[in-house]
Amino acid sequence: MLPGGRGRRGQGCLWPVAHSGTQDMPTRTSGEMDKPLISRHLVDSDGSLAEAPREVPKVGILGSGDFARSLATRLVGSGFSVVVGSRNPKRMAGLFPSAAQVTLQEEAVGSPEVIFVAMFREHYSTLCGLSDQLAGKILVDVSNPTQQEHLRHHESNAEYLASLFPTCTVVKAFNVISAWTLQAGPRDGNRQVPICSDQPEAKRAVLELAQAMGFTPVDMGSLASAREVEAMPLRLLPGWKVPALLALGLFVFFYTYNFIRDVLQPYLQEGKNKFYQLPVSVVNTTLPCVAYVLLSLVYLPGVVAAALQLRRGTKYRRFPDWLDHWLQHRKQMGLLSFFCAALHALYSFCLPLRRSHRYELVNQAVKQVLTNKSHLWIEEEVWRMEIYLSLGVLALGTLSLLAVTSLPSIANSLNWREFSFVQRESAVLGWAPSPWQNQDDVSSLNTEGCGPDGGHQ
Ligand SMILES: NC(=O)C1=CN([C@@H]2O[C@H](COP(=O)(O)OP(=O)(O)OC[C@H]3O[C@@H](n4cnc5c(N)ncnc54)[C@H](OP(=O)(O)O)[C@@H]3O)[C@@H](O)[C@H]2O)C=CC1
Ligand SMILES: [Fe+3]
Repeated sequence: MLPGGRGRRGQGCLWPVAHSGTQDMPTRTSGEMDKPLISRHLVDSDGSLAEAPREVPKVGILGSGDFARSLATRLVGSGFSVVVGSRNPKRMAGLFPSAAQVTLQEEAVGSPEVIFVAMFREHYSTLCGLSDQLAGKILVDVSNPTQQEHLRHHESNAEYLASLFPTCTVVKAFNVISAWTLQAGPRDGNRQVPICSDQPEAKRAVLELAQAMGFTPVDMGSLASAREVEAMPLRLLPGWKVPALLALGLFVFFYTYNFIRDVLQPYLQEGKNKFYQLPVSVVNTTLPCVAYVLLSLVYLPGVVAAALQLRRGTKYRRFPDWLDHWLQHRKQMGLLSFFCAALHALYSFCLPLRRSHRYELVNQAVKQVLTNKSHLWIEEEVWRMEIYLSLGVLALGTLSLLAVTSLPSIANSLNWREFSFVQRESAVLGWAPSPWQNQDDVSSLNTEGCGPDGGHQ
């Protein structure tokens, strides 16, 4: 049972709160089985509220490195009693919170049911001498392999640990959380903790432990998923690779096109040297092209999906993989489109700051003087620029609204109707699906066979 929590092992507590261990748990009748255990200890026979006897749940940690220290700090802060097993407890004790007990490995593993192995894979075998004391305990593998180790070993670190300690239950968890996040608390950094194990009760114990520490546990199934869980921290922004490469490709294409059109052609045909435009002007002309194409690629798959459904005459069939992937990358493409549009706005602000611009203004003024023109004002040009700028600002504002509401923390605070209202009305694209929504929602749209416009309303 978590401190003050509601966890149960099968029909009993996972963590000892109101009684010590599962052995001396009171026997419960079948009727009592459905009631949460905690209520039995908080309500006296006469119905009055009683102070439940509290025993702080004990958690063990093997290893005294960075991760062990942060974990101990977090566990103590979450109300657990912590015992740390080190090869050199005297030297390491000062680095741990005073509430944590730092002792020798063999002494540390005696009482806790759940023991974190905060060590590297290559040192797991040094624990084999503790096999007897560890028998029947839950070992939590927190390790992260390096890229090379991940490729070298066919079995995950967690499976390797399980093979060394067949009498223990191994649970893979917390490897995606850095020591820093553990110490700072889950309000910063990632909250999700993927957890997997072959033993459902052991997994539940660690799920509840993660929850008590303020994290969001994610059940990843059996220990066979440990390899996938261990690969997670090795991936670099997986959902962004394709959209980023696409944006880069578009940028290179449009930059080359604008270079040929605005710089190379005037140079070859008229001998004008406009190469100074390469760093600012050509980039500024390129950015909105990329932004527009990316934005249209955000909305296009919705149209394609609708057309496909019309042709098939049903919405209860999976989309082809290429369309599914495209649909799932819409949010990233939309955000990259916003990024390019924002950069375009910034570059546009910088245009009048350039020295070349000042020279051009002065040159124009001189020409005016020479032709004896005192007042230059072309009404149509003035209006065109005013409207052009105003529409540009409005478009960027709308795009920002779409981008901001697509951020998970904001999107989660809106209900589906509010979210789709903001997305659709801002986009002014009528029935187009909400392309900025979370990837999970998009996949479920597809697998549930809902149309691009349906499913959530
Ligand atoms: N640091 C981080 O942010 C994260 C780390 N992890 C994982 O946590 C585990 C520990 O990482 P971290 O704390 O950073 O590593 P450290 O090098 O800081 O600590 C490793 C600890 O292992 C213990 N150990 C036990 N046996 C041996 C041995 N034979 N040789 C050397 N050390 C031994 C040592 O403790 P003692 O001397 O007291 O026995 C040592 O302090 C790793 O598997 C890592 O992948 C996972 C996520 C994030
Ligand atoms: Fe523009």
